[in-house]
Order: sequence, then structure tokens, then C-alpha cells
Amino acid sequence: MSQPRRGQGPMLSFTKMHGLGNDFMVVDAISQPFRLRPDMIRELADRHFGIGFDQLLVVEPPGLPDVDFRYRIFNSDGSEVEQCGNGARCFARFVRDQRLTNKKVIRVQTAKGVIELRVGRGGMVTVDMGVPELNPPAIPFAADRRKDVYTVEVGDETVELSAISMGNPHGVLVVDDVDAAPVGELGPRLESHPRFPARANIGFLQIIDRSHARLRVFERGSGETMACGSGACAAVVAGCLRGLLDSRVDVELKGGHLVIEWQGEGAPVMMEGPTASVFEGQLRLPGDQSPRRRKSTRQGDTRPGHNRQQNRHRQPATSKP
Ligand SMILES: N[C@@H](CCC[C@H](N)C(=O)O)C(=O)O
Repeated sequence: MSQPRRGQGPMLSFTKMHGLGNDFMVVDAISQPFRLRPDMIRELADRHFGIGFDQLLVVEPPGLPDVDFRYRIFNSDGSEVEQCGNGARCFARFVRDQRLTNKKVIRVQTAKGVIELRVGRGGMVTVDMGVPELNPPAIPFAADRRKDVYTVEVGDETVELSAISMGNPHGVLVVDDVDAAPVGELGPRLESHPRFPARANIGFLQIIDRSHARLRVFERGSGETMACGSGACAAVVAGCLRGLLDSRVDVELKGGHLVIEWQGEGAPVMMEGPTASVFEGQLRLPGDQSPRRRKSTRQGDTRPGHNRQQNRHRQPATSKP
């Protein structure tokens, strides 16, 4: 961490990673001070004016005993969320690459409980994603009782979906062909549907056979991504609940394959898949991070201070130093 220069903020080291093309900026907030507001996250996530990522992952010290790290996740729209499956695998690789731990089984505190990450060979990581939540108020999903399939009205249309929380909320629709599925139209409308009061990730699941499926996910706060780990877990749970899938399923996403296992109600969902580290970088944060006082002058590097949404989102800092 270098010293701030006059008029400029500190340098922030980060690593760009991805899990099946679901890409991340990963920051070690144990070894360096870290503080970003939602508007700055949106700028950094921008694929033309920033670094470009679906989620920002932050490594913090744990707040619980017998846990190794705290894992915080921010969508590209700046919202903080509870879970990210592909991110969890990259998180495990990151803390080992950065020598923050040499453990192969890492326990991590998320906003919705503790998850366990197991580091395998060749960058593969298995994540115990916990027991899926099917109780509507806990998802949260508006329904008078729990069902495996709900009928939801979207404008003039009616769709059938399963509602599941993997720590974060998911709606899963079964479709005949993911390539032809209306992900770009139905995805955003269901993401912010009133029956999902915290918004939701919307998966479009095609069953190939009982142990193979294809999936596209319109993610809450990030749009359609190349892959969604928690979405793949929710999709397999939905497929099992509907009697369409067996307990171990190869899920093909746009960016590659995940193996998901679920032994049924009360059991945790296990997710196995790859991780990739793309590059390491540093960016200089603005010296004065107050939106009102920051200038939007061009300085020739990645500039959270160059804020196209300046003054529109005056929200508190998302991460403490
Ligand atoms: N890409 C993720 C999920 C990230 C969070 C999600 N967009 C949400 O808002 O819940 C994954 O791999 O699980």
C-alpha cells in the first residue's frame, strides 16, 4: 500500500478473477484499508469506463469464532448481497494465492451464515452452499404457503416458477430451450417482481436428462451473466423438487460446467467448479471521496472519481477501512 500523494487517494490492489466467465474484482481488505461507495462500485464495474466485473468480492477478517474470513459481495449495481457461488470458489483461490491462509478447507462468514470451501487440484473448488431455504417469507417470496411451483403473473402473461433461497433469492423457470428463452425480457421483469420483495436472480432451466441440464441466469443487480453458481444450485433444487433431476447434475452454463449435488430436503447443496485468476492491478482511489467535492477531471487511469452518476446516489460507504 503506497502513501497517498497530495490531492490523490491511496492505491488499492485488486485481482481480476472469474468462475466460468462470471467475473470479479477481488479485494483484500485485511492487508489494506478499503472503502468504496455504491456509485464508485458501479463505475469500477463499468466494462467501458472501469475495470469491468459482475461482482466485487471483499475479503475481511471474520466476526465469528472458528471462521477464517468474512466474505462480502457487491453486485455491479453497487448493492451488497448475501451469496455468490462462483465468487466463493474464487474467494478460496484468492486467499491462498495471496497467502492469507494455507488451509485447504476454509470456513467463511457470509451475510446469511457460514459456508465451507474445499480447495482441490487444478484450481477446482467445492463449496458447501448450505441447506436451500424453501419457506416463502425466508426467501423472501410472497405466497400464502410453500409450493414447489408457483404461478406468477407478469403483465398479461402467467409463468410457473420455483422460488428458492441459496442465501440469496432465486426464481427458476423450466424452459424447452435456453437458447430461445426470453431471458432479456422476462429476466428483468421477474427480477423486480413485487412477489420478490428483495428482488431475485431469475434462472431459465432446460432439462437434457436426469443428470444433465442447461441454464441461463438473469442476475439481480448484474443482468445476465456467463454463469451463476448459486443459480445453478437453485436450479438443481428446483429440478429435484419437480421430479425432473437426480441428486447429481452436470449444469451447463454459457461459460462452462458446474457439478451440483443435492440429496434432498434438509441436505446442503454441494457445488464443484473451476476458478481462474486473470490479472492483478492497482488503482488510485480519489483523495476526497465525497461526491459533492470530487472533480470529474480525466486523469488517464481507472478513476472511481470520474463519476458519471455523481451526486445522484448519495449513499453511505459500503465498506469500512
Ligand atoms: N454470480 C453469483 C451470484 C451473485 C449475487 C446475485 N447477483 C444476487 O444479487 O443475489 C453466483 O455465482 O452465485
